Amino acid sequence: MLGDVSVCKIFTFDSAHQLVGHKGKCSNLHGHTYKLEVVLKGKPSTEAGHSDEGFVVDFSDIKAIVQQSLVDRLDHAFLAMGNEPVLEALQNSGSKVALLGFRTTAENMSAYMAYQLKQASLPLYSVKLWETPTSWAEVMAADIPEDGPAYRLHGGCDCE
Ligand SMILES: Nc1nc2c(c(=O)[nH]1)N=C([C@H](O)[C@H](O)COP(=O)(O)OP(=O)(O)OP(=O)(O)O)CN2
Ligand SMILES: [Zn+2]
Repeated sequence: MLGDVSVCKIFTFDSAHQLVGHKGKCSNLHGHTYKLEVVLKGKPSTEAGHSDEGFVVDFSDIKAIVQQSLVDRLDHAFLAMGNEPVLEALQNSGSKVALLGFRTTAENMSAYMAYQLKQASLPLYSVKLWETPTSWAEVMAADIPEDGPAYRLHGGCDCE
């Protein structure tokens, strides 16, 4: 009998953000092509003749859930904590904004994403978010508190 197997689906999305108070260049409004690696872990289905036989989770189902719960709202959006001077102008101009409420570091973003996917009842193992080709943050599902990650929140957010 086969034991646990890890499967991974990779996504990319383009977003802008600004780290207010950063000591360096990231205090400027700037963008990234983020790469998101979603790793699930479980036993492949043994249901003979079923569409999912031999799958931990069908890659196409992972894609649909991650697209709908994360990528669609983050792609080509301004990822906002809520304290960015440019935020009001973007909102008033009808630009796409994802008001997350927390500082949009790779660490916080990956924790947020891992929590959202865990809530979606996926057998999540980890989320790795590449912010640049040389920088990533990773959160293990087992390390997410039941009531979600703790951030320093700013204002309201549209993240629920
Ligand atoms: N621990 C963290 N440090 C930094 C974050 C972060 O989210 N977590 N974010 C930034 C900036 O937003 C931006 O991502 C700059 O990252 P950096 O790796 O410094 O980008 P470079 O373009 O300079 O990458 P190189 O490959 O070194 O050219 C800053 N820090
Ligand atoms: Zn950045």
